[in-house]
Amino acid sequence: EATLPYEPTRIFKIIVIGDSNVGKTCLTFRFCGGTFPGKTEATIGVDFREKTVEIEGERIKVQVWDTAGQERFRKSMVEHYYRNVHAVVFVYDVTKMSSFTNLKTWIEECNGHAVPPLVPRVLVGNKCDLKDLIQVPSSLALKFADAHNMLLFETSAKDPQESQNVDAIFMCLVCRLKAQRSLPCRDTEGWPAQPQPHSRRLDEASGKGSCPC
Ligand SMILES: Nc1nc2c(ncn2[C@@H]2O[C@H](COP(=O)(O)OP(=O)(O)OP(=O)(O)O)[C@@H](O)[C@H]2O)c(=O)[nH]1
Ligand SMILES: [Mg+2]
Repeated sequence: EATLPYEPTRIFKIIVIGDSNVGKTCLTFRFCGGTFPGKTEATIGVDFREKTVEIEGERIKVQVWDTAGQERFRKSMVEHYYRNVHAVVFVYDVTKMSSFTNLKTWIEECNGHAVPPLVPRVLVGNKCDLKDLIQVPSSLALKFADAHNMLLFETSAKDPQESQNVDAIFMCLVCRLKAQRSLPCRDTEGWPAQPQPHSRRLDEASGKGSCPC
């Protein structure tokens, strides 16, 4: 199928959700800008970042919604976050157990906004560079991810060596969305009807440049 020169670029809206301070802004910055921001302030409402990626000859605009973790900075925006969302990234901090146990609240909020089951979701444990401070064991996170049918990524927005792993989070979702949406007449039943991938952990050795799904 020939690509027309002026074919519009598709846009996928991906929201990043989780407690304040887990590193949502840093992760989205790493993916869209390629660097770790020196200093961040708590996000108010939402910050938009975007990156155009090319997959199998198609240019896709990934619109990342970096949402606020603090209740007071997000309450007026929540409806906007979930409207027409294509994929959801849930983030916790591997050095803070409460950010992991709160995931169930974030998942409930997402479910409460009627996000269709075909909308892919992934789980991200961030700040893995703080090796001596880890509170959330991988085994526990993996169990949780499995129970919720999500892939698990453990990564660091800070460590440059982990940047491919950060990219893999978003590229994995784009690959899934692209596959889902290229199947005609499957949009309403495609995702749940597909075989569900097993949750697994991506380490530095895997997922290089290719679709990790
Ligand atoms: N060591 C380490 N620190 C990180 C990492 N990611 C983020 N941080 C730090 O964690 C703090 C919070 O990061 P943010 O990205 O602003 O957190 P957030 O989730 O966007 O917070 P809200 O906007 O309030 O919801 C900052 O001091 C970051 O420098 C990481 O991978 N490793
Ligand atoms: Mg933020």
